[in-house]
Amino acid sequence: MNVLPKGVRHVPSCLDPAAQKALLEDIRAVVAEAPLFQPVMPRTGKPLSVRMTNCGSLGWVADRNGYRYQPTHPVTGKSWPAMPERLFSLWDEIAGHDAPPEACLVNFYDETAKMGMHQDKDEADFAAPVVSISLGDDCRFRVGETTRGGRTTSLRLASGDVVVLGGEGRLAYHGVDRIYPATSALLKNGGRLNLTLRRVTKA
Ligand SMILES: O=C(O)CCC(=O)C(=O)O
Ligand SMILES: [Fe+2]
Repeated sequence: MNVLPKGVRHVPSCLDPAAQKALLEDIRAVVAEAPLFQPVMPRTGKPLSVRMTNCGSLGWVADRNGYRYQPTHPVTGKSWPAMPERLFSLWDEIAGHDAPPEACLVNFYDETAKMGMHQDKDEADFAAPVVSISLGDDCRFRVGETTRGGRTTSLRLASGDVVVLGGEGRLAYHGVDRIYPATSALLKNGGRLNLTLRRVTKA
């Protein structure tokens, strides 16, 4: 059994298959309105390997000018689609935090995509946890301490799993080492979706 850093919680099979399907339908509608875009590293312009979009009042974007939250899609210029009700409900069940999430970042990983170790720290309020939901293919998720280069633990996340980074774990370094292709039939063409619910402003 892996020992997770303090404040990091893994809830396996938090969403049953029917709930995963329903959530996927919600996310399909989000993507239809707010297409996945290609984020790039600030300054270098190097593309990240994931593609992303958002729903909620604010969305996280990465472009040559930096990382930030903004109310509109960087390509269409339109407001992000509303956050689906079932994500507010999930937050209420899991987060243990009164104020509702403002942003849901949707990351899509194809079988070659990964995400380097980082902290989620573009939010003004670290009192609220980050709630992360996995749909589709399994991945190897790595989580460490709140300083770079500390001890890390890896865990395999499957479709329907939820990870919460809260309290002392709110600023834990984390990343996605790899996707395990064809481990889920939820997404017709394979790959993995990750949804991260975040409170951005101070309540
Ligand atoms: O895909 C994941 O499980 C993590 C995503 C993540 O860390 C992020 O978007 O900040
Ligand atoms: Fe993150």
